[in-house]
Amino acid sequence: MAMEIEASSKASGNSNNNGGGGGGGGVVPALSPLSETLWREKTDTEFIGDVSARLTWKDLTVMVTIGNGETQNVLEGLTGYAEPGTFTALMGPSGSGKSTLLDALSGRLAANAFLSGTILLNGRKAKLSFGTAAYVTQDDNLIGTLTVRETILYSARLRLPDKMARSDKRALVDSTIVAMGLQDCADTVIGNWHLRGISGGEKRRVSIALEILMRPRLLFLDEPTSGLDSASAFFVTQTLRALARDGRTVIASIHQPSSEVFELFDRLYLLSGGKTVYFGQASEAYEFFAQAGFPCPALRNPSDHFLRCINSDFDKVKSTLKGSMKLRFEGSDDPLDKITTTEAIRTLIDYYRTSQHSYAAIQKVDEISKVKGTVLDAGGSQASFLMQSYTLTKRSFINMSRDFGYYWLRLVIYILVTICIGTIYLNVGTGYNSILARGSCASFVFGFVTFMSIGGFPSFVEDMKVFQRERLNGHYGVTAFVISNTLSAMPFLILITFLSGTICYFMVRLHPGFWHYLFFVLCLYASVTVVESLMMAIASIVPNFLMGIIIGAGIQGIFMLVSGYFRLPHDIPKPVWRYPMSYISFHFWALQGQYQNDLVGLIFDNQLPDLPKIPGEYVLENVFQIDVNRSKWTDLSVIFSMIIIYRIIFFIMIKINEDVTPWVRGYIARRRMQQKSGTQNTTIAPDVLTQSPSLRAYVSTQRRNGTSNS
Ligand SMILES: Nc1ncnc2c1ncn2[C@@H]1O[C@H](COP(=O)(O)OP(=O)(O)OP(=O)(O)O)[C@@H](O)[C@H]1O
Repeated sequence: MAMEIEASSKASGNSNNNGGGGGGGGVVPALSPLSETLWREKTDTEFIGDVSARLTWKDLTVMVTIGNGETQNVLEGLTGYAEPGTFTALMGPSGSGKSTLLDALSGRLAANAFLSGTILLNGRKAKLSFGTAAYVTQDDNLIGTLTVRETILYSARLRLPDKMARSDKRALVDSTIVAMGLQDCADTVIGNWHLRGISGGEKRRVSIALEILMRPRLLFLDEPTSGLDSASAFFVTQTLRALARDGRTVIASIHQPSSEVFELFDRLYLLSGGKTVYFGQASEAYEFFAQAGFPCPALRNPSDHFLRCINSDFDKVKSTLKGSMKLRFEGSDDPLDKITTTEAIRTLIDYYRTSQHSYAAIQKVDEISKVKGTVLDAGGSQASFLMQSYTLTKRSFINMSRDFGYYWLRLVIYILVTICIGTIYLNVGTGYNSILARGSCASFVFGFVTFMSIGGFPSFVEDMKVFQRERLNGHYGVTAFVISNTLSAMPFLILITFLSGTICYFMVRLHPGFWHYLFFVLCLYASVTVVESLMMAIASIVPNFLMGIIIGAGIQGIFMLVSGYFRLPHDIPKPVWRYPMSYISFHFWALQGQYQNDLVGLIFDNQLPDLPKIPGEYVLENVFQIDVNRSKWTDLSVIFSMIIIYRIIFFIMIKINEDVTPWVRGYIARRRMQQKSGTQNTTIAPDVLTQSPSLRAYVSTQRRNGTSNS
């Protein structure tokens, strides 16, 4: 199957004919006309010779620091290469270092990991930072409410150049859908907790489709077949092989392949305990094991046999066996049952080191390294900032409108709760008792009703997961995300707060007049948006929905306490609680504003009919201790500025997580290591690679946190 697909003949015609960039207009070897246009737009580089990705790694060692400066070699002296047109499979038992090797090759090592050795892309030390090569992670972080076609289309709009015609983008998306065999489910939604969607295998293929959209020359995949049934795994692997056949370099870690899947591998890299057990043609591995003294028994799947030979956990299993089970092992003809797996691994590693396969690999690595080719930056985005922000806003708006749990459910609950408030405080009036009733009503609305907005946190955490994946692959920046999230949520928040605010205002009969009404609903809108922004800031620090909700609830509980209702403003203890806490609390500003909005100009009955009436201004100053010299509109603008402040905090926290945290972790790890060894360490941080946040570290944190709410 020819996998390099053109958007349309028009697009290819354009690109091919006027490809008069640096390369002199000729067709670049191994690049289709469409890819060439994309690259030329982006890189502004001279295309010299072949631009396919030839990746080599020599004496690659990765050391990690654990705990108090102890170090551990996760990979040791690995040498290998990956060529265009081939599909290289990394195999090995759990913990053998497959993902670490992928991370090292793609420049995504964790901050506490140090690398030595040489990694060259087309003979050059490539700076593989955000999105240079496409990387498909184990987790499918997709937006559940979008269809397959929409998912890929939005991704295309986020990354393809603005200049490219919409029809061309659409055609490119369609061709990618065909390439990944997703035609049958193209218009089916991905699925989430309440929407039945596509299967696990299809989700995997969508994740891969998103990464091949920009036609990368180099593709890394971390366990693309895990969790799939044998048919889906076969289909995914076959697609990867077809992508490779089209001139791409594909490297994937594969867990436990079936024999059909194994047959699709071109090269096999077998790892055990971070060392090479075998690197060579996948088809020759069978013979290699036989020559090393571990022939594959009849009726055993070769890949199972290889993994059986190099998985030292089998020793632990064997030692737990008793009685007849143990006898059965000892009586068998399999050489593996006679010796421990640890011994087998040692034999295989030694055998490989002196084998023809190892010499051939070293020779080939030297040969490839000498050829200097063009290094193309594969991932990233070529769309303008405006286009990214517009596309993200639209995508996010569609997601919010289709996900019942995002805002619709909240709208229903808000209306129900405000009807309850309305009936309890119905026509509150201006009697003596209504003074306190108005106070408690405002306190409840701006305390509890706004508090309910933390219910949107789980949906937001899901959004964050998609953001992290796209961000790490260089699809767009943090600013575009913050802007889009703010804009897309705005209509929903306006709808919720204006509807429920109106119900409450008219049922309770708060201070009559359009401006009083407007102030009340605007204040409610601003307060709910502050809660959303606060929760966003929390999500950037704690991406776990349960912990996030608990922390958010705790913070709001404290804010409520110092709002000036539960304890009057002048009575709040001054250190800490009054200054600064009450001024940080948005509840405080909301109540200050709303009390003025409601009471100024009203005249209340006194306790006894013959006593003089009480003016609202008197109540404000002497009962609620409100600062009447400050305009209620000033109070409102403070709440609006809090929205901006929290969004800025959110932005800064993401930046800190991306840039500062890995640097600090790396620094601490290095210091500890130096203190432990007492000398300058010989293993150096990579100068060939930029240490960028590890996708795997992110994914595993997500998994550990169990953030999914689906
Ligand atoms: N940044 C790190 N800090 C500490 N230990 C690490 C780090 N990265 C990897 N390791 C350790 O290195 C070993 C290899 O991990 P790696 O995830 O690469 O293995 P794997 O073969 O991909 O395993 P699996 O198939 O289970 O995903 C593991 O024991 C892991 O705990």
